[in-house]
Amino acid sequence: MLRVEGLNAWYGPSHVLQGIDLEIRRGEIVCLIGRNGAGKTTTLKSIMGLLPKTTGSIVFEGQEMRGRPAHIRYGAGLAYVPEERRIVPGLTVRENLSLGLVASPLKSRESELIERTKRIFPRLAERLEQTAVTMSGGEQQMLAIARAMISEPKLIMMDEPSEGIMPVLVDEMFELFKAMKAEGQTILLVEQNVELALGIADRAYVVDQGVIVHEATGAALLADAEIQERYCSV
Ligand SMILES: Nc1ncnc2c1ncn2[C@@H]1O[C@H](COP(=O)(O)OP(=O)(O)OP(=O)(O)O)[C@@H](O)[C@H]1O
Repeated sequence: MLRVEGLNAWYGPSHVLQGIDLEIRRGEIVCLIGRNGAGKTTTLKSIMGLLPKTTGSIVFEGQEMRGRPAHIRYGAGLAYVPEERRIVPGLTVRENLSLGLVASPLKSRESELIERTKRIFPRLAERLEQTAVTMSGGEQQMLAIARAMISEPKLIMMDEPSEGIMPVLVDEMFELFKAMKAEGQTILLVEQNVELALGIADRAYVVDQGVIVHEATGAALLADAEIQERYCSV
């Protein structure tokens, strides 16, 4: 579904990604792990088209995306949930979900898509008319994910979704990712919560100083204390 080759990215003069290679197959959960500052967020932003300067190749569903604006990539089926959830606090859950369909060709299917969202995200189903700001951080994060999911992206990329969320909701969120996968959703996940992430990942890549230094199945990496110690300890 996605093949990234030789991806380089810069912030001004700072050369952050130095040749990232990775691949995601349909239906997989793939996890990117690595220390703070390794380049995980930059990788997601580069794939989504949010950085001004990148080189290399990002082929998604057979189409070269590099150099194309973010809205074209979105239209092709890429979605990105940033670490800072950008939900609209003063709107209800339902209104926030509707925002995910603004300018989407799927707008005419809104009620059907909201029903589907309610099935996948039961916690939101109970709160559709609640103002987003009155929900817990974890519920707001689920809303941000649901809003990205409502437009039926082929690949959803999530940056540290469990950050700052109470443990019971983190567990629920990881159950949610499994349910999304069971529905056929392909997921690229950046997570500091390495054990939980590797527990659900089909495969994982370790990023260090802007390059991929290791690739393995989630289970193999989970059992590899040495790699985890070397590249993931803070
Ligand atoms: N807007 C920016 N301007 C300049 N440098 C940046 C910017 N954003 C990130 N960087 C730098 O790019 C490098 C990679 O950052 P990135 O956010 O991709 O890392 P990360 O692996 O996602 O880490 P974290 O877990 O801390 O978010 C870091 O050295 C960081 O300081």
